Amino acid sequence: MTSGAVEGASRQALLVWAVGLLVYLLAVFHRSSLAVAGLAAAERFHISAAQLATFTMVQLLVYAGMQIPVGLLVDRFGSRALLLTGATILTCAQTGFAFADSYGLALLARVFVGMGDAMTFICVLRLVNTWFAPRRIPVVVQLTGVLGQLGAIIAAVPMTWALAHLGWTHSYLLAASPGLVMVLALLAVVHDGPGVRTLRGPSLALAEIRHSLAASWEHPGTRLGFWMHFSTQFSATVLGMLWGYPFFVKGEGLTGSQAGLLLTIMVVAIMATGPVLGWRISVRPWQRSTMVLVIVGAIVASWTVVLAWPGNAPLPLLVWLVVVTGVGGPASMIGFDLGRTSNPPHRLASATGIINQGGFYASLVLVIAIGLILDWRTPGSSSDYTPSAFRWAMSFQYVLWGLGLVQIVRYRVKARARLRDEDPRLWAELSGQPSPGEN
Ligand SMILES: N[C@@H](Cc1c[nH]cn1)C(=O)NCC(=O)O
Repeated sequence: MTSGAVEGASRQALLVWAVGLLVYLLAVFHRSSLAVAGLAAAERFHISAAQLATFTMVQLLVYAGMQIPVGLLVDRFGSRALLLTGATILTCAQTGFAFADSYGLALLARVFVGMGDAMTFICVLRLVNTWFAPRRIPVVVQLTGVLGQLGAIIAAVPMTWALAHLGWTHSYLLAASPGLVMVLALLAVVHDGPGVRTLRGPSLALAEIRHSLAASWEHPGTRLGFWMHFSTQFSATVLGMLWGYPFFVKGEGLTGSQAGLLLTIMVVAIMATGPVLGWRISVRPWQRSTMVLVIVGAIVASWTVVLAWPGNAPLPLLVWLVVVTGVGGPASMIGFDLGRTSNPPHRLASATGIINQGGFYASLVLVIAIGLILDWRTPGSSSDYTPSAFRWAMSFQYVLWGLGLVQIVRYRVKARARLRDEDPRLWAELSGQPSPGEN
């Protein structure tokens, strides 16, 4: 338990968490606010589909690249300062996006959206770890992840309405405006810990940064968390952020509204399973990696049936696919629990930053690979992709799953051996085996 963590969830802890959660929800909203604006963006900036996809790639790249710097900054300056900075950057970036009248300016605004977004999630996890008792942390972390995804749903419906009725500038200005309220709420409510408004960590000398990062990365538990995050969430992220809609429409012959419904079902599956997984890992921490292996196995098996299906896969099978793929989102959060139990509190945010890169780098690689493979498998310069081209493109996921699964198995062995060496009693208690030396 972190010093000062409260036993049980006090009213203040819940209030701090609620504000942090709303800021994260707002970040997910901004992150996803382009998903329904593709046509409007193409018209406003006179851009091609590839240039449109660049918005998503840039955002993912900046988000992932910022994770380690942000993790270090949170350990140094605390969650409150970074959340305030993140919410301010997001608000300014969306305002800039509202007024952007060229592709270059719009791209620059998306860079800052990625930057502000990157400052949110790690801070909220850090607040959860400081304000809640350890036995509650896995469930509150899962709730944070799943409730935050509501931002993606909120982005879809009101943004579609706003773009149709208010036009580009007013829609994005409207989207930016809740940021001002959140900045005020953060100032009024969020304290870094019980009884401390701002918590400062040790200063950031280069040698210490290197040491702290090396210590986090060297721990097999952190690497296990990284590869868990890497393997579980990319499929759902890439379907939700970019390629899901075209895959279901052009690759599986569905109508636009059926494809939209499938993506909504995926978010519902994410939201329904998160708390269950959070509860499960809090009572069975030893089985965290087993749960991830089973979930990734189920995702691989479901994709294999869909991709091997002769012709278009039947709708119930596609519903099954999005449900199982969606479970990968909350399953990725198990990686953060490995980071928490493998690192001391002063390194927690940087370990979380390392782990949180996994799924987003995997998603970025997949977004790019799918685009390249679709172009390679489609004759001429047309973007009229065929079901066969989609089958090739989606099969790239096996490369990422293969790599991720091998690494999970490797680091699970190493992490268990490390615990056995460092804390034989805890190892015996968790694994149900006799302590080394006992017979
Ligand atoms: N795995 C996601 C969050 C999530 C939880 N349930 C479904 N998705 C994650 O890593 N989040 C980080 C972020 O910034 O969103």
